[in-house]
Amino acid sequence: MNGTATRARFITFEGIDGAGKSSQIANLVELLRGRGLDVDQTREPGGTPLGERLRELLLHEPMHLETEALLMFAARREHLAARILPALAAGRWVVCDRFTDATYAYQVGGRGLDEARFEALERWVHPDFQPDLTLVFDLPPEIAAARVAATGTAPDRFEREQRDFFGRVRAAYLLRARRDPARVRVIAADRAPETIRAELEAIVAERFFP
Ligand SMILES: Nc1ncnc2c1ncn2[C@@H]1O[C@H](COP(=O)(O)OP(=O)(O)O)[C@@H](O)[C@H]1O
Ligand SMILES: Cc1cn([C@H]2C[C@H](O)[C@@H](COP(=O)(O)OP(=O)(O)O)O2)c(=O)[nH]c1=O
Repeated sequence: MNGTATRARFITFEGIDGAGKSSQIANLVELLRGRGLDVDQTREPGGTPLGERLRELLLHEPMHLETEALLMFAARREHLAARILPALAAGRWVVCDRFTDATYAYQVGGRGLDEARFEALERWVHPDFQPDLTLVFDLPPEIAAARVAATGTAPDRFEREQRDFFGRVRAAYLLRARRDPARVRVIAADRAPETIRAELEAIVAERFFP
């Protein structure tokens, strides 16, 4: 089937910091564009001018955990309205580095935000909308931490968290995947980049270009 005949899809990447999402996102975008598809690559928090300003605050400014959750969803509301939904409506595929599963994993799992509050925000901001496919990059926190440390860049507010925090974030991602297996695929991220790339391509081909 010709890929351009398929409706535009929303694909998200998730995982703890250092899971290796960035280069695999680039691979997927290249793969989709190679099929002649129009692709918008974006990220959360961020993706819009306002969202990028909120990102700066979220990554560097200490705040209450509910403030953090509200700002994540505020940035997401703007991102959906200004970028994600218009792109999909215009037939552009959207590949996004993190979305609502990250709020579940980091704010609920990592920080202990009340799950009912999370659900209320999710229902408010996108009641009938979820990614078509979510790829969770799964690996032990100690391996991810070593990768982040090796980059030599200054850690942000999240990257400075301890291993037990990332253990909880990882467990929350896996729980979310178990609850919605049709949407969320877990990829073992402690393998060679080429192996991961091949699996990613197989998942996307099977799902969208059978
Ligand atoms: N499969 C892999 N094996 C080993 N190192 C990796 C792998 N994938 C990425 N890395 C390295 O780990 C670091 C973090 O990767 P990155 O893609 O930035 O993670 P993320 O975007 O998930 O935080 C980078 O230095 C990257 O080169
Ligand atoms: C979208 C989102 C991100 N985050 C956190 C996870 C990351 O630590 C951070 C930024 O994500 P990310 O862009 O993956 O960071 P980097 O480019 O440094 O790899 O924001 C949340 O805590 N909740 C959310 O809802």
